[in-house]
Amino acid sequence: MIEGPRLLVIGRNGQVARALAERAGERRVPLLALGREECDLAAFTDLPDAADDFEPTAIINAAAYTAVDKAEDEREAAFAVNAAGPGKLAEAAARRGLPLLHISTDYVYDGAKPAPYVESDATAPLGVYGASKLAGERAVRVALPDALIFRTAWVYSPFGGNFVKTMLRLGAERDGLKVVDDQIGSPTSALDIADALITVAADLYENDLGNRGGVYHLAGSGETSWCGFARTIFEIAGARGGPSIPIEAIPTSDYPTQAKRPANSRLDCTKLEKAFGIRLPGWQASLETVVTRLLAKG
Ligand SMILES: NC(=O)C1=CN([C@@H]2O[C@H](COP(=O)(O)OP(=O)(O)OC[C@H]3O[C@@H](n4cnc5c(N)ncnc54)[C@H](OP(=O)(O)O)[C@@H]3O)[C@@H](O)[C@H]2O)C=CC1
Ligand SMILES: Cc1cn([C@H]2C[C@H](O)[C@@H](COP(=O)(O)OP(=O)(O)O[C@H]3O[C@@H](C)C(=O)[C@@H](O)[C@H]3O)O2)c(=O)[nH]c1=O
Ligand SMILES: [Mg+2]
Repeated sequence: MIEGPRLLVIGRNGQVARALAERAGERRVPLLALGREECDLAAFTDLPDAADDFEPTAIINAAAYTAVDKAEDEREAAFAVNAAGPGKLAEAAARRGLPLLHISTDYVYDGAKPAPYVESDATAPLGVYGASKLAGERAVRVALPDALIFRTAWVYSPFGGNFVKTMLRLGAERDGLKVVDDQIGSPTSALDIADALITVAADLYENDLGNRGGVYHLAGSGETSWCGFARTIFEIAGARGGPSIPIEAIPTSDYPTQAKRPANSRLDCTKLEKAFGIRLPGWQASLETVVTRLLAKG
């Protein structure tokens, strides 16, 4: 067997799961992804035998209930997948002595801080999705105090559903769009998340975790608003023969949604850089890669 990290991924069709499969393939890192049929987080008791047969060196949880508005009406489902399931998964990892890399969100914060968030800032989720993800962080840490929890934000990719794909679709259908300009954050490519998580798993294979367990921010470098994000998507798309439509900046009050979202989602990622030497690229550079791929797919 080739020496090196071997990744067991919970989730198979989601953005981060598919990005992990692609990047691990390119980096020649063996990876086994478990879909909902083999591993339903909402009814988790233990990992299937296939997971143990694979002999992973680390587990990555890339599955979650991510429908932010729907979660307001489906509190139980959101908590089952995002909180109870990850807690049970962390117990399974602890029984096997395996590191767990778990993904969380900027929506654990209320967004009232007038500066980028650091990991030690107080959490205060505005909605059910954020509350369920925060409960998941806690359940994971109770079962496995050394777990690594990565709070990311505004995830997009060539895969699954995301804001970039929504904008390109609407751009082909409409003459213009209104997008909120008073929610700011850091768009993050799932491909960059995947690369970072694989690098962390490789680090843990080579080196002791030491005192590096805990919560980390993992988001694209730089910041923008959803409106700025949308405008940049269409600048890139337009320059490559794709759709380009004008975006009108609006306040959140003009775009009512079921769940409240944080006005400030900026995440200071210094802690990750110090502990693991990882810093994600500027969000515009990664966005170009993804928009270019999406336009090529048609
Ligand atoms: N998307 C975003 O903007 C952000 C995401 N995050 C976090 O990043 C992580 C990855 O998100 P992302 O890849 O975007 O999510 P996606 O919504 O793209 O994918 C989520 C995956 O979870 C799977 N899933 C849902 N319910 C269950 C279940 N009961 N058992 C097993 N699998 C299940 C889904 O399976 P199926 O395909 O069968 O439905 C899907 O493949 C999550 O932890 C999320 O909370 C954090 C910040 C921003
Ligand atoms: C489609 C659209 C959205 N918006 C606004 C609504 C919202 O405030 C913002 C983004 O829309 P979305 O539906 O993509 O937002 P949302 O699903 O809340 O995205 C979040 O998903 C979860 C899973 C996370 O963890 C977060 O980090 C974040 O990425 O843009 C407009 O203003 N105009 C539009 O035409
Ligand atoms: Mg969404």
